[in-house]
Amino acid sequence: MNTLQIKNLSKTYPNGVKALNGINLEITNGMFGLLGANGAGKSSLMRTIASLQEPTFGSISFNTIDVVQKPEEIRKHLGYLPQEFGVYPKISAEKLLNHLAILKGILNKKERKEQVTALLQQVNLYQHRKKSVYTFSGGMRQRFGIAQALLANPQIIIVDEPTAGLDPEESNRFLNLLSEIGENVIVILSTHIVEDVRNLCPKMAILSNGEIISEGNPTELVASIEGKVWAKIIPKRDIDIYKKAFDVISTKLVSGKTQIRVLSGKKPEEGFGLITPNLEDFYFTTLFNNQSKAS
Ligand SMILES: Nc1ncnc2c1ncn2[C@@H]1O[C@H](COP(=O)(O)OP(=O)(O)OP(=O)(O)O)[C@@H](O)[C@H]1O
Repeated sequence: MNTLQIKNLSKTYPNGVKALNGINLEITNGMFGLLGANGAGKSSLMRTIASLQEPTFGSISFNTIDVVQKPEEIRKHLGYLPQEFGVYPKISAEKLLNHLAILKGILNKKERKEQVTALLQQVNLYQHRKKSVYTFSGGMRQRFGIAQALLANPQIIIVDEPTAGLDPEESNRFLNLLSEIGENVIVILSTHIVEDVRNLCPKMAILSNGEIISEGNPTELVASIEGKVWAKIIPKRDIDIYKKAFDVISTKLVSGKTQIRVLSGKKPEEGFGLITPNLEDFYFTTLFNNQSKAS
């Protein structure tokens, strides 16, 4: 069993932005979902765990390795798929993966060839191996990204917003691949897509303004707001009135009509129906409670 232990982690950038503020987390094998809005600090946390930047304060250990003191040690065990891969050179997918395998330290030619072939097959790109990655679709690029992250059998894999920009089919295929991998290693999936976490992750945390504001098993977290979420279709112009009167956690269009969801221990007023909450309701409830606490 692998264990990643994060203690009191903070990161302030040179321009004064405090991106992480006292993060404590313990993550073991399996898929861990890190949910947060744009700017919450997800990439900052991923990059710090991946030893691409140093924290301002706090510690990270992976099994017995001190990640901050010995970044080269964690890199031997790490697979990382960043949000932006940057520019791809104009060489074939197979050659590029082979090159990345050398950089990862797989120096034996036969072993390297076997791994590159097996990974291209695993991510379903073997038939496209002679094509340049820059000609690939978004989904194919992400699958290539996972192949490179899996080189040298990593024990901890970090994927930062991997499904952004993918169509539903590509996204599905990518996430299935990820869940197959996630059984015997740590996989940290950072995303703002609640659905992805609900479908894949037995453990999750919500990050907001650089702080963990909730953590646990998605099903148990959702159960904690059971019986407290009410929905009503209202005229769009009345949204502000309802926001003043009730704890409105979300507003969305359902078949072209405005539906509000309200957090309440009892029926807020006539016309509200109790609904079975989902992870999105829990996410919005947590953000709502956190904002109310702050203001
Ligand atoms: N290198 C940097 N220098 C200065 N500020 C930064 C840097 N990287 C991120 N930030 C700031 O830190 C905060 C957290 O950003 P971060 O990219 O970690 O969030 P995120 O949750 O990954 O968001 P997104 O999904 O938009 O990438 C933001 O206010 C961002 O502007």
